[in-house]
Amino acid sequence: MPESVVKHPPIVRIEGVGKAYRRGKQTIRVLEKITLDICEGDFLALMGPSGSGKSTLLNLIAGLDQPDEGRITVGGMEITGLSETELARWRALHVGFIFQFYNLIPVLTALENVELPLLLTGLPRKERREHARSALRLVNLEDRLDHYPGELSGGQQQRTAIARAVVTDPTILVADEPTGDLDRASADDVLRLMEQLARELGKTVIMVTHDPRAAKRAHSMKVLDKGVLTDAPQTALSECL
Ligand SMILES: Nc1ncnc2c1ncn2[C@@H]1O[C@H](COP(=O)(O)OP(=O)(O)OP(=O)(O)O)[C@@H](O)[C@H]1O
Repeated sequence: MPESVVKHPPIVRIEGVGKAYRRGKQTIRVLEKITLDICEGDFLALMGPSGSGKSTLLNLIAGLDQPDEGRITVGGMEITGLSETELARWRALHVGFIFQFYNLIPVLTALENVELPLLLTGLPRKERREHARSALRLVNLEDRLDHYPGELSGGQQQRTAIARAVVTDPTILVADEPTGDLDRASADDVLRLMEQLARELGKTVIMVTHDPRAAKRAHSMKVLDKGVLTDAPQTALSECL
């Protein structure tokens, strides 16, 4: 590698992360010493059989849950060990969520749904509206601002949800089965959009998916099997360019 190439620290660093769930006397180990770096601007697909721990890992990266062991650092900030309140504040600033079933609020228009995360930022209303409008323009929905979710197709609802996820300019975007409820054409639109967010705008997108077509669109892929990453060395940390 030429010396002039600058190496950046990874945007997400997962070191020796383990997680178990306890149900009565039973302990179910879900993640085993996961070590993984995710580079800024990557579009990563996390695949693996049902129950392999994909959503659990995604939720840990997104600060929705805490590991039992190991460390997770996102954008240079270690999130393991933060209190519930600190995590909630961190998530609002740094994580954009994209869910399988969109999770839009039915009584709010597309514009109001996208504006919602900005209410926590203290931006004046006019600027909030402008940001929400440009996020909807980014997902090609500028002609649907005043539509309610029930008046949008599944693909349009997911694109609205993507606009809501990017409107705060978060450090990472996390998507759990974002195409799981869409027909093939709408799924392709949504995947193209996420790929474009990574390639053109440098967003880091981490996507859990069962769909090989979705994974093919991503720029890199990791596979979990029974809580173990199978296609990456568990110890070697990669370098991000
Ligand atoms: N809150 C919980 N309490 C107890 N067990 C849980 C909890 N959440 C997940 N599990 C268990 O952890 C394991 C991994 O679940 P997880 O949802 O991470 O898998 P997944 O790979 O995302 O599966 P799928 O593809 O089916 O969504 C499963 O065996 C599940 O039953």
